[in-house]
Formats: sequence, structure tokens, C-alpha cells
Amino acid sequence: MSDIRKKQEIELDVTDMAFGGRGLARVDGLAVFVDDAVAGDRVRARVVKKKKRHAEAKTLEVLSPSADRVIPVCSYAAHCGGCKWQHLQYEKQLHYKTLQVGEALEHIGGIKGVSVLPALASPRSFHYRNKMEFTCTDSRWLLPEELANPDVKKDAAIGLHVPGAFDRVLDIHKCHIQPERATPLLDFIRREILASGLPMYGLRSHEGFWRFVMLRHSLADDVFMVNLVTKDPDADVLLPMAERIRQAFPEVVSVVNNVTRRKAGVAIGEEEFLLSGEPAIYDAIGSFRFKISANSFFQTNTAGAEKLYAQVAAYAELRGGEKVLDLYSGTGTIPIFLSKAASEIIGIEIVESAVADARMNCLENGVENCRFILGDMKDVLPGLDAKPDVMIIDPPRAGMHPDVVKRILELAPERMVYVSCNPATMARDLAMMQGAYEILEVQPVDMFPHTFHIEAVAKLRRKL
Ligand SMILES: C[S@@+](CC[C@H](N)C(=O)[O-])C[C@H]1O[C@@H](n2cnc3c(N)ncnc32)[C@H](O)[C@@H]1O
Repeated sequence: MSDIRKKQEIELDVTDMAFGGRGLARVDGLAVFVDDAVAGDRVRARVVKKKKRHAEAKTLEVLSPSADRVIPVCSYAAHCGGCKWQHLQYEKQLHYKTLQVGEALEHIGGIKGVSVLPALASPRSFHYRNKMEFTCTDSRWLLPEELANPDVKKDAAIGLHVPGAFDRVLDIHKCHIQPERATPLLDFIRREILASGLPMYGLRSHEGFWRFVMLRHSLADDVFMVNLVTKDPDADVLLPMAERIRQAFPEVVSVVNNVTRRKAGVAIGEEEFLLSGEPAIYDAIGSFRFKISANSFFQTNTAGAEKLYAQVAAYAELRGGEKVLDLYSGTGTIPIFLSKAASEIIGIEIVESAVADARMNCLENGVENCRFILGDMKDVLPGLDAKPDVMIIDPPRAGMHPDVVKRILELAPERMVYVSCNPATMARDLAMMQGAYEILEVQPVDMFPHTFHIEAVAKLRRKL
């Protein structure tokens, strides 16, 4: 039994990476999850939580670095919630992500003996994100070196959050996972916002005007959309600002304004106004082009999405005559990507604008064999009398409702492909299906380099 105590400073040998991204050490059999540590490190750490079965600690000093450590390229990496694994070699990130998918299947789903292939690398390990949301605040979070400088004030920031802290925002001037061309654009917008005379939003007071700056990038066309998210509309300020942004950056083809009075930190407005240029941008996956509005769901790593969808296609093994059901179809990207290989694809999706985009994407790509049903999966599936040969399932992080799983088992397609961005809920959902389906293989696909997140694709075949 370990006698470590909260607030105690201890030296730890970190031996593994835990689910959720932290290092894992053991003290007299007790699992200690260590923030900012890498397997192979010896660290001096402070215990911040002590429970019966585990403890949590924060690294104070790396005494002896792991051979897998690298120096992060980003100066905010140690403090920013965006990239928690920049200090870990990319090949090792893939290694631990692969292990974590296997461990989730085994420990959460009780699924043993499934072949989990090594994670496929993202085509780009930096500059891969096509969408970034920077939060505006009236009181920025200071870096340790800034705290020591009496001239630095806790004034406004436009940036990213400290991990797990809704009200702590770092003023980010360069983010290495977004395209390089976004850096001068963000700086220009920051100067415009600061010069506007309108107040930044207070994340605790919920007063103020400027809430978020969202940048979307099209890899295919190398153009940007700027979405200025505010608490109120103000055409007098926003319209001329949008023109100045587009004059300075001709690659910005769309500037929109989302207005939200909700207190939740979500950059989606109840109203949207077009300020300048087009209302949407386009990007391509494979030979298809997709329209992306400010609030559309679109995979955030475009080049990675092509790899992901190619894996879905490989596991679906379509020969041309199949009826396919695509659950959680978003803006129709998977159905359209697979359209040439199937006879008919039906997508089901809860977000009205996504279904509208999916239908438009079919029209614009000349795709005639896909249709989409709007509604909540658990309400739509029971009334559906289609008999699918193949089902593609790509649920949100929370996974599937148990009633949905039950209905899938009644529909009993011969083959299924399950796509997930959350190994824990994937393991839970697959466990409910493994009585009737054999889980043939799982392929993790890295869509989120330098974070501990991983996408995974599972191939299932009906047992009878
Ligand atoms: C992970 S995304 C997948 C989107 C799409 N397959 C893609 O690759 O772009 C999950 C989708 O499920 C939708 N969704 C979430 N809950 C749902 C529900 N209860 N019923 C139907 N769709 C839902 C979301 O709106 C989102 O578009």
C-alpha cells in the first residue's frame, strides 16, 4: 500500500502513457498519472490528488528525460490545451495511440484478440488543421515568464485555453497546427479587434462584445473563411472591418459574423450575417468538392480525412450493387466518397443544415444515388424499412444510444464499418455487437497529431 500524500513532492519513473494522454508511474503498486511526462522520464512531481486506487501528479522538473522526448516547436506547448503531446516524438505518439485503442477494446469492451493495426500517420504532422477557434477574453492567462515581468498586464487575449480551464486563455500569436498563412491573418484580426473600441468578452462576467475568431482553411483552394463571433450584431464596425481584412488578405474569400448570446463557450451563433465575399468555402476529399459553411461539420484534417475515408472504403468492400446505410452522415462526405462503389446510400443525420449541405454536395458533385434523412438516429432507425447490405457508422464522441445498437442488430447488415474518434465509446459499442458480429480488424488513423486523440476504423462481419 502506497503512503504518498496530496501535495507531497516525489520522484517518479514514468513507464507508460495512460489513456487521456498523461504519463503513468507506479508507486508501491499505486498507479500515478503524471501531467507533462513521457514514458521513460524520471521526474520530480507534486501529488495533486490521492484516491484509493490511483493518484495524480504534476511534473515540476524532468530529472532525466526519456529518449522519446523532443523539444516542442511551439513556445506555448507546455501550457496550451491544444497540443499535449508535442514533446513526444511523432512515431511514438502513433505507437501509444495504437496501444490505447487496443487497451480500450480489451479493458472497456472486454474484447480480446482483435487485430489492431499500427496507426496510420497523418499526411501532415503540423499545419494540418483546417479549422481553428480562438477565444476572446478580457483577462488573459499569463505564461510563467510573463508573471515575473511587472510590465506585463493581464489584458485582452485572443487564443487557446489552458487544459481544462474555461476561463484561462493564452494570447496565441502562432499556432503550428494551423496553416502558416493563418498566422499573419490572425495578427491582423487581433489588431483590428483591439482598435475597434468594442470590449472583449469576459468569460466570467459574460459581458463584452468579441467572443471568438474562427478561421477555416480550404486545402484544395488555399483560401480562408473568417468567422467573427460576437455577442451582438454591429454592422457599422464589422462591415468595414471585413473589407479591410479582405483587402489585406486576398486569400480570404468569406467573412461572416455569428452572433451568440449563449453563455456556453461555443462558437456557433443563433444568427449568422454575411459580411463580405462568399457565404461558404469549398474543399476537396478525393475527387469530390464539399461546401463548408461556418457551422458545418467537416473533418478538421482534410488530408487525413482522405486517408480515413479510403480505409472506410477498403473495409466496406463494396462491389457496386450494395445498399448502404450511413449513420451519422454529417454533410454527406462518406456517402459521396463511396457513391461510385454502391447502388444506393442512405444517410441519417440530426443537424438540419448538415443535411441541406449533404443534398447540395450531391447536386454539385453530380451524385444521384445518395439520399439523406433528417432526424435523431433513435427515432429514425425504428421506422426505416430499408434492408442494408452494408452499414457505415460514424457517431459523435459519445457513441451510440443502446436503442440504436439494438435496432442495428435487427437490421443485421452483412458488413459494418464503425468509425470513431473516441476509443472508449467505440469499445463499449462494439462490445454490444460482438455477440452477432465478428470484429475482424481495427485500423487507427491519426487525424490529430500532437494530441492524444485518435480516430479508429473497425471492420465487422455478421457471424451467421
Ligand atoms: C463524427 S460526426 C461524423 C460526420 C461524417 N461522417 C463525417 O465524416 O464528416 C458525427 C455526426 O453525427 C451527428 N449526430 C450526433 N448525434 C446524432 C443523433 N442522435 N442522430 C443523428 N445524427 C447525430 C452529428 O451532427 C455529426 O454530424
